[in-house]
Amino acid sequence: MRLLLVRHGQTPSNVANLLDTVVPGAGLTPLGERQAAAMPEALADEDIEAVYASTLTRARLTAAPLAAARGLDVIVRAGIRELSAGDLEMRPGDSPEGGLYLRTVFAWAAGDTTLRIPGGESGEEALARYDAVIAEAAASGAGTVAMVSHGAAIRVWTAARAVNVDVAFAAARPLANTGAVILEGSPSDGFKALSWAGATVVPAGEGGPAGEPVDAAGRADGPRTDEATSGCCEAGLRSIQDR
Ligand SMILES: O=C(O)[C@@H](CO)OP(=O)(O)O
Repeated sequence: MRLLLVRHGQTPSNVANLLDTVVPGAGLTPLGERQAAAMPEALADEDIEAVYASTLTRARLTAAPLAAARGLDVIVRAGIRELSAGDLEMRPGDSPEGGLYLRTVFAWAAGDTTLRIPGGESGEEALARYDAVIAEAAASGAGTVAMVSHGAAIRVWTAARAVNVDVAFAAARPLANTGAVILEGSPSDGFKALSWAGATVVPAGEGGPAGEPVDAAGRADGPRTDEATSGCCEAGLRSIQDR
């Protein structure tokens, strides 16, 4: 299966840099609407057979134009919603609470899956629900599947499951609104990332809290280079291929 994990379009909470993870969540800004509308053209070369979205409004709105263009219904699944911020909900991404959120979720990708966001979910729970939707899509027999999901969820799941993406790589590389991570593989054979943010739709928006590099004090912090902080795609792709 070729798997396109796409972050939703820009929201007011992204602009305000807030941890917004509860359903239904924010809608799209005018820029986010344009990003969603640009998805069919941006992914024109992809032979997409199924379009999934999380239960959050911003993901459903972003998936709708792509699904409509392909004559598909959006398959809505809670399992690919954003990683729950729990008691940290709607806190600024650049606050201590935002740092705790990022350190915790990237620690999950590093294997500390029993850690729990205060008032939220554990890594075991979050990865299991995401895995279940991926498994459903793989079992459907679809060759190429697009899933509109969320910044932290996509980065953490990819770091945890793709054989060629480690935690430092994912933690150091924000995913802009409608940026995509493209993978191939299966639940039984494993997944390999083919590109990271190489399919960002223009105009790209600003990253939200999960799009920021983790705190330098965090154990999951990766090398912070110019290309990493600017979200440059080419160096990121080279790093994937080199592993
Ligand atoms: O802002 C973000 O980066 C995260 C957390 O709020 O979520 P989303 O990708 O859904 O915007």
